[in-house]
Amino acid sequence: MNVTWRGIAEGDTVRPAPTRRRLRILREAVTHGRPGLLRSAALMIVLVSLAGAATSLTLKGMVDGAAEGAWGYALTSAGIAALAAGVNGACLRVYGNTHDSLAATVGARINTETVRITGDMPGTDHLEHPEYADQIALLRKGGAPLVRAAFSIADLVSLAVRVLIAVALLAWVHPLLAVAPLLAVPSVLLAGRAQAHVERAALDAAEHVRTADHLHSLFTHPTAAMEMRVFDCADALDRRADEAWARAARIRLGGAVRASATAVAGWLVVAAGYVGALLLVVAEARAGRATPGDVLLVAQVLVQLRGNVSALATTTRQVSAGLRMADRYAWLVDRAAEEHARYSGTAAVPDGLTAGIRLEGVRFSYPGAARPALDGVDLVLPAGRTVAVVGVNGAGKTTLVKLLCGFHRPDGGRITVDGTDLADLDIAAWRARTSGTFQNFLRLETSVQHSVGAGLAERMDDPAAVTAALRRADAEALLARWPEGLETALGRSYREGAELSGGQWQRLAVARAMMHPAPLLLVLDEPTAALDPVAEHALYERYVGAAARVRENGGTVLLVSHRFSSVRMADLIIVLNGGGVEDIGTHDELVGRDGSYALMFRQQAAAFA
Ligand SMILES: Nc1ncnc2c1ncn2[C@@H]1O[C@H](COP(=O)(O)OP(=O)(O)OP(=O)(O)O)[C@@H](O)[C@H]1O
Repeated sequence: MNVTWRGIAEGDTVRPAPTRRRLRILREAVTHGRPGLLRSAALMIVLVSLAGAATSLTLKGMVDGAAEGAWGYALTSAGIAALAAGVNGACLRVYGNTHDSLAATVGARINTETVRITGDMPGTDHLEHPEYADQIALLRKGGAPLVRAAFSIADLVSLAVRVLIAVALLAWVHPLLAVAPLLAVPSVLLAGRAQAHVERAALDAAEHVRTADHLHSLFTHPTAAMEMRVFDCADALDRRADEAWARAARIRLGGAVRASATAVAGWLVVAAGYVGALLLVVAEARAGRATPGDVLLVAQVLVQLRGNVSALATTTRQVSAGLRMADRYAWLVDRAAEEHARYSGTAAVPDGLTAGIRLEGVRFSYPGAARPALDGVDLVLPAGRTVAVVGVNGAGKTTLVKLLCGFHRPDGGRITVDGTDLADLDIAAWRARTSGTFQNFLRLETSVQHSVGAGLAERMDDPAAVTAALRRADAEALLARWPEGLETALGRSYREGAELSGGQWQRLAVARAMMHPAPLLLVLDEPTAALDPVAEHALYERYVGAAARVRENGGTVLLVSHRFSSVRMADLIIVLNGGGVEDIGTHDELVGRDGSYALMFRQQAAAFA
């Protein structure tokens, strides 16, 4: 199957799903909430239709009764009209409450579902796409439009009943009046078109909204607050955020203007029909062929009809917005299925490695990037060794790590694990045998027990396993500071949460990586970048020592670092440059060759001397 995330960057975005699928998504989303609520809403809206028709008829009876002096008839009609109006109001209230309650339930569920589908995808390609981020942001708020659409479909049925009753009443007064409702058709068709303009504009504006949101969020972020004050750049950033908002607002206004122009065209046709029908009934009354009650009836039915047509336009717009949300959901489900298909390998992962991990002509580009991040990489990570990867910023070190973990698939070439293509391995089984800490490590704000224990789900609640992992990461001393020990809550999410320094968070991240008893690949991507250099060398030795279990099993410990004093202890050092392998060897071999490694090593050694 093709790599479709790349397609998205080229404009392959949400397309209309087949009608049956759209309706199924809509039904499942809404009825999953509370099916009884939807049924009661449908009943309410039918009662509203009947009460509306009863009001029109009884008002005619009241006027005609009064004109003819039949006061009993007129009063009875007035009483029934008041009762019908009461029923109408009460049913509308119940209907509104039902809608709001369902929207809240379904909204929460769609949000959870969207996040879950996204999180379950084995790779991370999708997270590199702004287009994906835009669609997901819309989908997470998709519950309300889906519920509105479902209610609107029920409304459409009730509106159809109301329009039929109106047609019958109008035809009763004069057959020609029966065609008046037809003039509403263009308005309904154009309402769907108007909604499409609004949605297109929302999507086009999404990037600017994201920029503005990001910049404004910095104003309340404690880390950003420091730099913003030091650089006194708050005003400049605020201006940029305002410009982004203004651009988004201009795009949305353009969409609203186009939508309004489209809707007004439809309404002009409706207005012409309304005026024509009124002129006709007045002419009939003047000729003595219609009563004053008939004039009132037609005027009132036309007003109701106009309301119904307006409701029809709104309803159509809401149905089309809901169906587009269903399309978006279908798109996400399909993309997730494709993503799972790309990771459908079933080959077993060996218990231990003998040959190691080999890269053959591996090429990889990020979406939209001008040049590959890795290009024609050939190398072997021998079984049971510690391998270090060095290189200048942007050389491709982290990208190499991501490919080895299977977050992305190579665009060309292949990675083999003891001879089996990584793409053919069962990805869940491979993940179960990989562990690591990454450059942008996770600050998991929960208890220490769970923040560290998350490194191995089956031992997450095991205090002994977490304590051992903390020891391997040299993070045990942290525990002594917290009276509640492993139960200490971490981070600002908690009122009493312990706040940690960057280095302390990083030690916990390393401890999380050390939870795994025997990974085949242990990645330590700049595991000491946030730690003090004095402690660093000793820590490296400790981490690598703690990973002895990995090497015994034929696994590879992969260190990514800019610190050459630490790197030198690795069995093998890979020097990356510009996405390719520049050199490979032991520390002594590389220094002996006097290439860029030797130069970087000497420069750093002199700086720390
Ligand atoms: N998500 C991304 N989208 C687009 N390009 C990216 C992305 N991540 C990295 N790149 C680009 O890929 C190249 C390699 O990046 P990578 O992060 O692998 O380098 P690195 O050697 O780990 O750098 P550093 O030492 O700064 O961490 C760089 O040119 C970078 O700009």
